[in-house]
Amino acid sequence: MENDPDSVALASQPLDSLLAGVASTAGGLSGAEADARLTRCGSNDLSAVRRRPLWLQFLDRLHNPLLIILLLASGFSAMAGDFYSFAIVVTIVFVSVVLDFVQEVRANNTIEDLRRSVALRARVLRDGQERELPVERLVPGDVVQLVAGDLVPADARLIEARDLFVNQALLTGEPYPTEKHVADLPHAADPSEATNTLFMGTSVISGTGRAVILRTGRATLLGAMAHSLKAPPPPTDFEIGVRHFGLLILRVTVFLVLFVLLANVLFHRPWLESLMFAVALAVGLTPELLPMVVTVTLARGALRLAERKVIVKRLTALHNLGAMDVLCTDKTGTLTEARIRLVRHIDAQGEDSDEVFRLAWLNSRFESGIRSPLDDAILEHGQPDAVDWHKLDEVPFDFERRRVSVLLERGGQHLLIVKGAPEDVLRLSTHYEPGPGRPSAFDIEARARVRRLFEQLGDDGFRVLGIASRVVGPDQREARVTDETELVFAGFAAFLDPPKADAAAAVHALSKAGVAVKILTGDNDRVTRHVCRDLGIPVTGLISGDELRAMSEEALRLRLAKVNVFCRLSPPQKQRVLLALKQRGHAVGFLGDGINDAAALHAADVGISVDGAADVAKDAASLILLEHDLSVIHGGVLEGRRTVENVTKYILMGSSSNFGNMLSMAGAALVLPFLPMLPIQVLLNNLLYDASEIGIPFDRVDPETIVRPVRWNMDLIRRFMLILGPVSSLFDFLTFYALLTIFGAGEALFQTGWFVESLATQALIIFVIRTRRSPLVSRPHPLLAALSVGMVLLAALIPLSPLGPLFGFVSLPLGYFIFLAGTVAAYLILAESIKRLFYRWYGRQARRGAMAAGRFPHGPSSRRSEHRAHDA
Ligand SMILES: Nc1ncnc2c1ncn2[C@@H]1O[C@H](COP(=O)(O)OP(=O)(O)OP(=O)(O)O)[C@@H](O)[C@H]1O
Ligand SMILES: [Mg+2]
Repeated sequence: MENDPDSVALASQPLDSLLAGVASTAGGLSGAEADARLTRCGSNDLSAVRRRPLWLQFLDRLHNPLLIILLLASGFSAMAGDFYSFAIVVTIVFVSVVLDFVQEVRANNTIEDLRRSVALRARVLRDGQERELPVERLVPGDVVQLVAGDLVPADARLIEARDLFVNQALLTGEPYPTEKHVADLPHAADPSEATNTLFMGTSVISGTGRAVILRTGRATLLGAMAHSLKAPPPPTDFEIGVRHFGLLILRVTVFLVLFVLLANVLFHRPWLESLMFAVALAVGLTPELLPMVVTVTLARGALRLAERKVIVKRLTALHNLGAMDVLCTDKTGTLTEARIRLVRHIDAQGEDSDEVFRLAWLNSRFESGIRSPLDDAILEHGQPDAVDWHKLDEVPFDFERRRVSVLLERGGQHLLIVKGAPEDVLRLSTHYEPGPGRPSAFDIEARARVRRLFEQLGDDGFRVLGIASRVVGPDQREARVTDETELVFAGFAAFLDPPKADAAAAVHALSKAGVAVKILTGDNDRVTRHVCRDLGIPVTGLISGDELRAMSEEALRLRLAKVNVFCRLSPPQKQRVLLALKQRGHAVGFLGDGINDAAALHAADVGISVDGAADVAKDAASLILLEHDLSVIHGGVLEGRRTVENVTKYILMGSSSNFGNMLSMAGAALVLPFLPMLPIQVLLNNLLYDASEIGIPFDRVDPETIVRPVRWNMDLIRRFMLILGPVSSLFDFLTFYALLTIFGAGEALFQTGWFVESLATQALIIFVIRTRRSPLVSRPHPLLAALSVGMVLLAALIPLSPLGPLFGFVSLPLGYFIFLAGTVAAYLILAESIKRLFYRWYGRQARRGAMAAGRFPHGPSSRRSEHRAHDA
């Protein structure tokens, strides 16, 4: 019965028979047995389309229709006697596929290793001992230990539970936590009735539990629903851009191939050779290296980030990081040290009070929710005289109520102790204690006095919790939210959390880099203002959760630009602010570590969390910081921008010079009495060109291009291609003319001459395209420079080498090389001048467009600018 799909049926069977069914006990499995099961059942991972073996992945590459046509066509020509060119075609195809494949596999392995280093872990009983293992390695029969903050790692039946509350919204849509018990429920029919069963992907809100795993991976309920639930995130600007680019090239390719074929048929040329020529052109045009270049560039960025202690879980996050212009962050741990100390415990009169500490301590001691640093601070403060209390029940903490209650018993007395956000605790209190044991009713004046006390504490920078209690009847053994009323107010616990020394510098660096930092916190305005003052961050506007609730979307959107502090936000409100920012056309990052941050992390363009965060937060994030530190994000932002810049270089290269070249070839095929290049020469040309570009992911980026957020800019690429493409064709035609008239070239000389010229212009133009500066000032990465120059030299040498005749090359006259040097130099100089004019013109265009849209863009992407235009 291991891993059969009807997960809900688990709830209705007796526990003993379930344990027998997975051949396990409450003590768990042995390591050896677990390993055997892992091989049998597969890893506990929803995406587990089991990794295909490498050789199959390699064959996938050959699945490209162009390659197939090419191989078939050259197969035919081999039958017609041209065995050489068949062998050459096969070799070239093989070499280029291997080149591509090896790099991409290596890049993917890097990424996979990084991802694994921050994988979620579960506490599992193996060989009778508790171990921490990656959740992917869990198998049916494993016994896991769960505490608040954990994600349930697989479908499991409870063996033990204490005040265990689970959020199952993902599966059932119920927003409120469900309590789970150990029980046999013969009639449970759906997940919301299955209160003895835990389901993968749900999260533990409070309490603890121990459970035996019954289903893993795709066999879980979530696995069965996975297609509908885990819909892939919407594509980023970057992905859309890359896809558009692919489509654009595809269209051009189809057109070109048909055109060349038609022309050749009209001119009664040999059809097989024409077909091969056309397909070789198509191969040359397709940006077959694009996926590889994107992956390798991203992987390289991810590696460099890992050196800075930032792990990239989802690669697309990297270019979103480069585009990010607003970063929202929580307060604790980011702006403050998260080294919280309890400093004062005072009663309603403002006097130090041991009773207040005793109540706070009891509440913290017995509450079983996610470990909060506030509770830790209370428990570390000392040990009050508070023996003999037993816990009866708890109303767990949640971020909407912002408080937690425990129901305790001592010597027949039942006491409910409430601790939480002071405003609310105060509101729920009807009495206070002017002296020990003498509760008196709150009048307006007393209430106002206590309020002022609390506000003063906030102004002094204290984080404050309100403490209250209520004696309940001796027969009440359960606590409910409705019991949190008519409380006797005890006093305040006041905490200090020192601001982080380097946070101010980090915020400053980010805003200098064009990333506005906004604070989204669940804490109150006074404390938050105080932190901002300490750090020297000016508060330009503040909205509280209560104001936000009353605010329309429009009103919010209008105020977003100015407001940089949002406080007393509930988790859905954090998400709302984030979505509103996205609507305004911003690329938004969110940094947070609590379960209260998970929704916002999901909604963000870049969700950032820390290694020690709650599982749900970590799971929702696409970047994980190994150190909770704002300053590493600045480095990450620059890395993301660098990545987008380098991919753009590759695309600019492919779409302008390469495109121009292929155009020239098609044109030449029309007017010449022979093919301008033999199909195998086209392929070789393409291979060398590809090899010259391998260095692009490693290339340096001019510092001025990454001082602002970099957005994917398809518009720029398209215009650049339309302008620079024809320029390269111009020089091609000049070469044709020279070859035919000055050098009196026949077929072989023409093809050889053009082969060298074509590669030289295509490969060397990288020095112009890779920078907006002068190529003499901006230095390329040595690898890129060496490969580009090296491939051109190789192209010039091949015709002279023994390989030359195999490809149908002849040796070139010295005069041609002199002509070539002049032509290439002229091309580069002209291209450089046009580039400068282009960027100057384009910069003006962009500024004008931005002015019309009412806002200065960091890099105009047509789609986003439209958004802005609508907003304005
Ligand atoms: N352990 C606790 N017991 C009682 N109340 C709590 C506890 N933890 C938090 N609260 C209340 O809930 C509020 C919101 O929690 P918290 O400040 O952790 O939110 P947050 O959005 O994560 O804040 P931050 O931005 O500082 O990380 C707190 O201001 C406090 O009033
Ligand atoms: Mg927090």
